[in-house]
Amino acid sequence: MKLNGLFPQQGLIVSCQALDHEPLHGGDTMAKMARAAVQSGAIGIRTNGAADIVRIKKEVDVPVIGLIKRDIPGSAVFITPTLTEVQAIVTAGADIVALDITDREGRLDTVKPLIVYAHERGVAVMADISTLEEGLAAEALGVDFIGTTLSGYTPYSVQQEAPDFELVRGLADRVQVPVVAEGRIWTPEDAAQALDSGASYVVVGSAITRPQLITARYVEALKRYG
Ligand SMILES: CC(=O)N[C@H](C=O)[C@@H](O)[C@H](O)[C@H](O)COP(=O)(O)O
Repeated sequence: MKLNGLFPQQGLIVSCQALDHEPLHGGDTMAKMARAAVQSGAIGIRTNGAADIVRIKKEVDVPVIGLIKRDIPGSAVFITPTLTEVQAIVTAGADIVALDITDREGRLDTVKPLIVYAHERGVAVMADISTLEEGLAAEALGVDFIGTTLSGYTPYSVQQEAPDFELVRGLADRVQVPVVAEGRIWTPEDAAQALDSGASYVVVGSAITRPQLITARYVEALKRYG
């Protein structure tokens, strides 16, 4: 099994994110989510924004994967798009920087300095990719983790409601760095299947930390009774 010293065992990483339009945004809500997750056995936390990275680092004693989502007009890349966000994530104290390493807008040719910046400061890098080819390119660029985060979120990747276990399997067969299964993992059984498919770690977000999406699934299931 491929492991990274930051996470010496396989396990669950909980994504605690609430963007500014989401009901749980702000204050110490995500830090409390993180505390609850770690209390029950999460081995790591993934979070968005410098403020939540700082709060969560104070709140829990597990590695934190930090990202900053930013919309840049005319660009589809939104997870840690530029060096400015990498700098802010490193300054906030994240252990791992997560960033988009997709084959869009010439990114595969321009992202290397972002990786180097993090590494020079002792911070690991997680590549958020959407296809096997992007995963192979990310490994060649020297990242420490490869996550399936963006499968289904680029127009050319597999579009499905289920997690992309096939991508997990393909990556696990081909790359030497740990594979992180992430995206649309809604049940404990999905999470176990992700590890069975060869992932070293599994990130679960919405199913644990976005009550508005959890509620919507229940409401949808009960619709015919309304
Ligand atoms: C595509 C995108 O923007 N993904 C973001 C990446 O950090 C988050 O909004 C997701 O919640 C995270 O990837 C976890 O996935 P899920 O919430 O499906 O368990």
